[in-house]
Amino acid sequence: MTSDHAGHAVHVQGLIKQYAVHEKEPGFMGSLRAFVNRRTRMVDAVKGVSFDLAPGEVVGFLGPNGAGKTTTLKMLSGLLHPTGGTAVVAGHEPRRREAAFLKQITLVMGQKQQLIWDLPALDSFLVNQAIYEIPDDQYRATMREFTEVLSLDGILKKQVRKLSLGERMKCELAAALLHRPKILFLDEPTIGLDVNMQQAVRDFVREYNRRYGATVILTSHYMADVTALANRVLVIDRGDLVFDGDLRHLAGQSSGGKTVKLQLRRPADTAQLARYGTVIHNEGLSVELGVPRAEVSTRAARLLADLDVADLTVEDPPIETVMAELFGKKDAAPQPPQEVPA
Ligand SMILES: Nc1ncnc2c1ncn2[C@@H]1O[C@H](COP(=O)(O)OP(=O)(O)OP(=O)(O)O)[C@@H](O)[C@H]1O
Repeated sequence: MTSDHAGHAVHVQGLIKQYAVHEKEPGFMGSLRAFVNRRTRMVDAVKGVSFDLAPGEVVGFLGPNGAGKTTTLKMLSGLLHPTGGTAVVAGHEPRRREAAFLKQITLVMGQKQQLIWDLPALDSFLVNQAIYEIPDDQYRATMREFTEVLSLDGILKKQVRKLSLGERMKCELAAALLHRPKILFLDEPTIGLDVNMQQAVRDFVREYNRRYGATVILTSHYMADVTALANRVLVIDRGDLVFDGDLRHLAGQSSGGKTVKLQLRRPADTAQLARYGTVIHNEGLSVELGVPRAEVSTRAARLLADLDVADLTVEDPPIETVMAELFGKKDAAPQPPQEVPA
């Protein structure tokens, strides 16, 4: 493959995936009818998605269930052939699955395992060493590094089936990154893990990105993963890319307001505070008010003039709230802007 897209680790232009789904009515008669007269319906999983990633970028890939995230990642790693459009990853066309391409990428799926269940993880690592033709000295150096960063000591020689979910996920990650790929497709790498393990995975990905300048696309249902690792997010919904930009600007998509946090020098009563916004919290000297986006500067100025304010900060709503609003209520009637008495 040529390097037309040199400069981009990932180049995606108008990528499309349609699945053919065979429809069958339930029961024996349904099977018989489907056998004689097979009906096929096309599902538009990805509808013409375009984006570019620079080398070393870490990008969050978000969207509701069934939006097309896994399908996109599978096309970028060459497991699925696109129905249309272009994908160039590390200078290669993924669908060709060339050895030089496979050595530069990895796909980690939190819900699927690649380790051999009945053997210790170490054996799977050796298999990967052979597949990826990793020289012995590089293998040893990488193993030393991963053992330290992921605290793998003591678990590598245990049968994989006897590991806890978190231990197994750490081994999965190590196995998937043993060949030091430059491009990581991480599909729900922290799913089902407890908070400490989620943190360990996040730290590992961050460290790997820093050390090797790797490009990372990460999907996760845990927004903390995304906020900790990515500045840029791609949001896909029903196969369409609906947002590509700074994570902080995603909050700007929210029709809701901002949160004004105040630290007062003297307490104020809730009725008085309600003149400036919706009182979310008023305890002692700390206050939180919900304020319509367009009104933030005038309300903040009035608060500073009228009350004895030690500190005032303005925050976007948590990203979970924004996502829930973007997807959860998208079919609901739009909410009128929050009205607060002047
Ligand atoms: N093998 C398949 N055959 C038919 N339809 C499929 C297949 N795989 C996925 N789909 C459909 O394609 C759409 C996109 O699915 P995909 O798994 O890419 O979504 P996703 O964003 O990864 O969702 P989730 O967060 O639930 O994993 C969905 O409507 C799904 O039902």
